Amino acid sequence: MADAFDVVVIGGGPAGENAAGRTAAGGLATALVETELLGGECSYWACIPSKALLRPPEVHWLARHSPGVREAVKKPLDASEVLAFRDKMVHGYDDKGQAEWARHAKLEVVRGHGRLAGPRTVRVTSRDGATRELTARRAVVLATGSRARIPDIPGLREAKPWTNREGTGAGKVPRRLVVMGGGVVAAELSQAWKSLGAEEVTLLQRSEHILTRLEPFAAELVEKALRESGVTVRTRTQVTRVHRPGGQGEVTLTLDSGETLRADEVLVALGREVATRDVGLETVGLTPGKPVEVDDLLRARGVEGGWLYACGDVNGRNLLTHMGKYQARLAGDNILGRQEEAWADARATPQVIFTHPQVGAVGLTEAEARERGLPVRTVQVGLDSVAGTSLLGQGFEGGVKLVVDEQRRVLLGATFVGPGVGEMLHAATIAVAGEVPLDKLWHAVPAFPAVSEVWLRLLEAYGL
Ligand SMILES: Cc1cc2nc3c(=O)[nH]c(=O)nc-3n(C[C@H](O)[C@H](O)[C@H](O)COP(=O)(O)OP(=O)(O)OC[C@H]3O[C@@H](n4cnc5c(N)ncnc54)[C@H](O)[C@@H]3O)c2cc1C
Ligand SMILES: NC(=O)c1ccc[n+]([C@@H]2O[C@H](COP(=O)([O-])OP(=O)(O)OC[C@H]3O[C@@H](n4cnc5c(N)ncnc54)[C@H](O)[C@@H]3O)[C@@H](O)[C@H]2O)c1
Repeated sequence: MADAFDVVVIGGGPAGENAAGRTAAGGLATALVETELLGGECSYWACIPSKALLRPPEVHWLARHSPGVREAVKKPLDASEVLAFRDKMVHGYDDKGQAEWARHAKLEVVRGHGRLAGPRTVRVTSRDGATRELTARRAVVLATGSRARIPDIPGLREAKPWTNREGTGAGKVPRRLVVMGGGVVAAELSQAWKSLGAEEVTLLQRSEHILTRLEPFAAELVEKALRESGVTVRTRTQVTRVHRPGGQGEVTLTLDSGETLRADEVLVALGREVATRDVGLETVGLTPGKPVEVDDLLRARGVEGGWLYACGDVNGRNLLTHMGKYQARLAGDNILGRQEEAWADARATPQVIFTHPQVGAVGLTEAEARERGLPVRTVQVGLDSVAGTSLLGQGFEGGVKLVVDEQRRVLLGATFVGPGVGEMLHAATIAVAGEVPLDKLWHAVPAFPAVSEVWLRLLEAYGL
């Protein structure tokens, strides 16, 4: 016999946990189905461990730019301590803490692989093969996330490449690492492993620049910083073949130029594929293997009755933890009977790239705003325009660009590059999401001598 709940959530990553937490807090009987670890990719193999690997090198880099401190920190980083810190931050890959949270949140955690088995029905297969059927009176939320995409390059799969799992979880620093890709994972992890002592790190990107979704000035500054930290960045380069007999030992990569590269490990950072191949989408008329397309209320399109929701990476809208959690809160609210649209996905999404220097970006880039036919004006200033930057450290490069809707005189987007700018981003997110008029921002006075005085320089450059 089926166990009945009000809501069944499949996938206990950040999105699933937040959707389930929200509906349970609203008084609905909620089951959360998880096949691996509560907390998902983000907690164990993505956001948290990657930032744990990047923070000590960032502090070391900041110290090396600070007179007096520079002289005191001449030694290289202690990689084994950093790896131990990473292990601590992922709780030794144990989800006891999250299970405790779920208990307090009054969720029923069901361990096993969940699959839709028709409308409002989820079949869970546990590790020992036992199955349990759950029905949902109100809604099913699909939050199964994503995994690394490994393209069909001859020999790549057989070479047993690192994905984000080994790329964030490896127990020792490889001597020679090749990173395939030029997105955020590639930028962050190539810098992390180089800073931790890898002798050779080579990043291979097929397009002309890395980080193609950012404002070009931001991508250029990160690319320059990667090169300065010793990463070999090769753009307009594709891998055509990979050779690693038995999937261990030295890896040989053939490039489209015909040249070969040798490495001890190869990390695939070529984007994600949504985890929808084996979740029973076909039983409700959707196509397996594709993102579950949703409307702004987070309801799956093409499913009658509006009972199926999808949030987080699985819907392909914004592959970021905080946006998955945002969608999850709204999906929860909508299941509880509110009608809250997830409009920030399309126009106010923030992202921080935790390289050194950091990039913080929110909203639309100039190119995206122009593509949408908006009346765009931009202003850009260097971080060296404010006293706070030189107090923070010496020789920092960075800058900020604002994208303004010239008709409405509100911000459409902002991009910051520089040390610690991630913590400055939220002011811009408030201005973009709140559509704060520039004339009002003029009265939001930044404190002196903080780096955020750059807001004043930007508004002056705009003509206020
Ligand atoms: C290296 C790396 C670094 C990143 N860093 C950041 C960052 O700093 N900031 C940021 O915002 N984003 C970052 N991201 C992106 C972020 O990890 C994802 O956006 C986020 O994890 C998505 O959350 P989710 O809940 O949708 O999916 P996931 O975290 O993928 O969780 C999905 C969960 O569902 C479970 N599951 C899957 N299928 C089933 C099933 N059939 N039955 C039961 N359970 C199932 C999985 O086991 C998993 O626990 C990073 C990604 C990578 C790869
Ligand atoms: N700090 C953060 O917020 C953070 C950190 C890491 C990851 N993430 C998120 O996780 C997601 C995955 O990151 P990612 O870096 O894997 O993906 P991505 O989509 O950001 O970048 C993938 C890169 O690989 C290139 N590529 C794809 N296929 C290729 C091929 N066959 N040959 C050569 N190049 C190819 C693409 O041009 C692109 O530059 C992203 O959406 C990202 O926003 C966020």
